[in-house]
Amino acid sequence: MPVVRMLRRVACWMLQSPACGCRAPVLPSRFLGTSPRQIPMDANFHSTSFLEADQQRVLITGGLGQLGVGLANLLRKRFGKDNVILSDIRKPPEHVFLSGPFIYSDILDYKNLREIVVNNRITWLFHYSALLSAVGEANVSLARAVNITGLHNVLDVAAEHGLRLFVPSTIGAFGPTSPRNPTPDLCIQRPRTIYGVSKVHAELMGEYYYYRYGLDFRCLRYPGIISADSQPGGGTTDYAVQIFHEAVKNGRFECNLKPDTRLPMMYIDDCLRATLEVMEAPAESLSMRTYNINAMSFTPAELAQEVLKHVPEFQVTYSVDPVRQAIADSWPMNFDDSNARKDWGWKHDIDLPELVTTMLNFHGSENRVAQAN
Ligand SMILES: NC(=O)C1=CN([C@@H]2O[C@H](COP(=O)(O)OP(=O)(O)OC[C@H]3O[C@@H](n4cnc5c(N)ncnc54)[C@H](O)[C@@H]3O)[C@@H](O)[C@H]2O)C=CC1
Ligand SMILES: CC(=O)[C@H](N)C(=O)O
Repeated sequence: MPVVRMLRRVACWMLQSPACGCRAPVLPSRFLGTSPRQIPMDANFHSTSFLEADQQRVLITGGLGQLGVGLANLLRKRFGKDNVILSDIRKPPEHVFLSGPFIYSDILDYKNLREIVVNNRITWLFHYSALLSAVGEANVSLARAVNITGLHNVLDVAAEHGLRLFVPSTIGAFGPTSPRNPTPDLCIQRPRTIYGVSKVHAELMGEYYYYRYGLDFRCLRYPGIISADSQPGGGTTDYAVQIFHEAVKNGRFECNLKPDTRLPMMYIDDCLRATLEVMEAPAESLSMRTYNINAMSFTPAELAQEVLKHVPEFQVTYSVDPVRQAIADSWPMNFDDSNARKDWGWKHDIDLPELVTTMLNFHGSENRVAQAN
């Protein structure tokens, strides 16, 4: 076919696709390279039997942070302990090391990543490595490398080996010019942190690889995640985890955001369940490849008020961190996740009152054990 005619046809296909619709790759596969680094896609992926295809082999990158160990626990219940490999560049604590396969993986090392995927016959990859919003501002060049170059490596490996790839995005992918109350899936995204910029880049690159190479890319924009048995990694929403620990241990908490700073939040169990649900959703149910998910929205003052119902002597003071405050003031206050609810049946379980009782019960019993020892 003459080049001009072929280009005209390609342009037509691209224009036909709806702005957010992602039902099928836009370009017919005969026009496409098999992978961005021109390495043939893993042939075995196409010839796996039904049983094998159902038995996923999972890799989690950046798995020793706030969310990765919980995700591994959930996925190991679903796919079996030995089929879920946690990886990170840090040394795992003993209980994590003993709980299932762990491997060193630096996502900046492309060959190492490829070796792990090949040697372990990985089929699903959850890419959790990142520098979060506050630490990212403190170390922009590292955040740029980990969050952007690392993502490129992961996308290429996933495309080459036919993996299903999950990359989390965040409320931080929006900025001061986005509608903030509520923030829909599709709107202006001009974040002003390196973290946010890298996450918008991840959303767009993942969707581009979906259209261009047929990569099965799935992405959820998480709100601030609150967990009891893991520490946050240097974000703007960290206060909502630390407050519980301090309430039980000291009866007081110094908050680094203003009392009226409203942000979307979610309990970790809901977040991880959503992650597994979107990965298991039939492709035809996904009208988009990047979805907002939400559970609740509150301010530090509202959270403190709820804690006070259980810890009557609890005192909160405010010492505002200008970097975190500026970030929070540019982020969504309420998150519109109606598309996730409509397309693949997303539904959160935990609202603010249950969140507070769950967190206080965990820290209360942990404290009692510590005092008894
Ligand atoms: N925790 C939250 O509230 C939210 C998290 N997310 C996203 O979820 C994902 C997981 O978040 P968290 O567990 O909270 O993050 P975290 O900051 O607690 O953990 C990130 C992990 O990445 C690892 N890492 C850093 N450089 C690496 C490298 N070169 N190679 C491999 N690993 C490396 C770190 O050692 C760390 O264990 C991130 O992508 C984050 O952006 C999104 C929204 C909210
Ligand atoms: C909401 C996030 O992405 C993270 N917790 C952060 O505050 O940076």
